Amino acid sequence: MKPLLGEKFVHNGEAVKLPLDFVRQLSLKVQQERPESRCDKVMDTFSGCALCLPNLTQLSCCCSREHRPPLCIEIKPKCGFLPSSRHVTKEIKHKVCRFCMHQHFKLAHGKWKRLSRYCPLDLFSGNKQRMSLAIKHLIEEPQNNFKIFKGGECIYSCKDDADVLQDVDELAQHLRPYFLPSGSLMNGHQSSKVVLNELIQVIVSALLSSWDPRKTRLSEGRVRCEASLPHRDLLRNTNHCLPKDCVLDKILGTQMLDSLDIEGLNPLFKRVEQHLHDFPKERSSLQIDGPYSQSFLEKIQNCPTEDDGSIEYAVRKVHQYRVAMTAKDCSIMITIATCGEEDGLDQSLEIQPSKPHFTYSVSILDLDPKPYESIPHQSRLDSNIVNHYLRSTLPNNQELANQSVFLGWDREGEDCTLVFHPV
Ligand SMILES: O=P(O)(O)O[C@@H]1[C@@H](OP(=O)(O)O)[C@H](OP(=O)(O)O)[C@H](O)[C@H](OP(=O)(O)O)[C@H]1OP(=O)(O)O
Ligand SMILES: Nc1ncnc2c1ncn2[C@@H]1O[C@H](COP(=O)(O)OP(=O)(O)OP(=O)(O)O)[C@@H](O)[C@H]1O
Repeated sequence: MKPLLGEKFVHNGEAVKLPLDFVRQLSLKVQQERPESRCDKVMDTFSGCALCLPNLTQLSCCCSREHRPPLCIEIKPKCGFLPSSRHVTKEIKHKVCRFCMHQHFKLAHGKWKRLSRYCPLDLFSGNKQRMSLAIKHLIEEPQNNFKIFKGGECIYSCKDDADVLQDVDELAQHLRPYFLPSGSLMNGHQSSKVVLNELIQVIVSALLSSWDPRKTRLSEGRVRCEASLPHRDLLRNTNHCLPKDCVLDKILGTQMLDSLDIEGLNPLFKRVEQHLHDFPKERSSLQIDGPYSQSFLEKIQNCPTEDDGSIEYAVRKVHQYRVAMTAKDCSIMITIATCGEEDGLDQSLEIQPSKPHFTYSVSILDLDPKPYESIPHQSRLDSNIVNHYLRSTLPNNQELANQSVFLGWDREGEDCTLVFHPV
């Protein structure tokens, strides 16, 4: 992922050996702490290996003279574009982004109690107003997309009890020393607003920071999500660009390796499946389960645009899709600390000249390879999400009505009621 996402954002980590007994005890401890919805996840307790990473909630060279603990903002941005693939069969996928559709599905299946108004297309838009709104919506309803750490301690995230709303005033209290001068008389609601606004500006600046003066122009058809309504004015007459090589640009570019959409990928996956059935020994030479080496990277980077019917083409597209999935599920860690002007830092964010400077680092984490075997699940999930969205938000929906007289919903996570629609 490092050549795709950028040297500066990805940490190699170090593979370390751990005693099996230690891993078993750790696994038991972690399991007790998991929220209910994540209890199906298990730690690998047999390999005896782990990846040792720097603690990204801390800055490696924290030069703060004021001894304020560093702040770290974690964002799981999810997929930042609308598919333009000709293989997409449901028009709605060209209009409403996957995250916004998925929200309705998650609500219906009890993953969350409230809809998030966050839209990844706003965050990835490069437009500061849209980005600010996206972050405001993340603060409002963090779900598993937003966390804040202070001095390594998580001070803001989705509450265990999903019924409880987040306490933004409490968050503002934590942030006040970073964003309001110590003698400020402002208090109450007004100061919370100011402080959160400053935080949002810092996050936007960090997400857009790049040493490269060039811009990546975003294709118009891919940056507007109809579910994210308040921005019609913001969309008008706006060119959508991201600074080249900023963290969002790198993540979006990697996500867009999924050029066919799961609907276009499915037949290619089946081609690979058939081939592996006929020639099982080729699994290793085709690098279905890695290794994720230079030759794997080359397969991803040099993939022909047209399908020549070959197994090589199909495998390359499957590899690209899996890498894109990793980029659609990764998290960004923005770690910031205050510092005086005299500290002479490499990367310092200037929000307003009168305000303290911040030094910061931006990293990307959770880059596990997504298994080849998860592709059929992705395909079912995609159609469940879209069908659910059409059913729940658009009554008497024409798109569903046009499809068939009845629809039998997929059994995985969906009910199996036969729904009759007028033709
Ligand atoms: O499919 P999605 O979009 O729901 O993403 C899954 C995530 O759900 P989210 O939508 O972010 O709440 C899901 O997040 P949670 O564990 O629910 O917080 C996982 O990250 C999952 O990855 P993996 O299967 O554990 O490797 C993610 O699955 P992959 O699709 O990335 O395999
Ligand atoms: N290097 C790091 N520094 C600081 N915090 C980290 C680091 N790595 C992970 N975290 C924190 O731990 C959380 C879980 O990490 P990650 O998503 O990589 O685990 P996971 O493999 O998905 O866990 P699971 O076993 O539940 O699947 C992250 O969301 C982040 O808050």
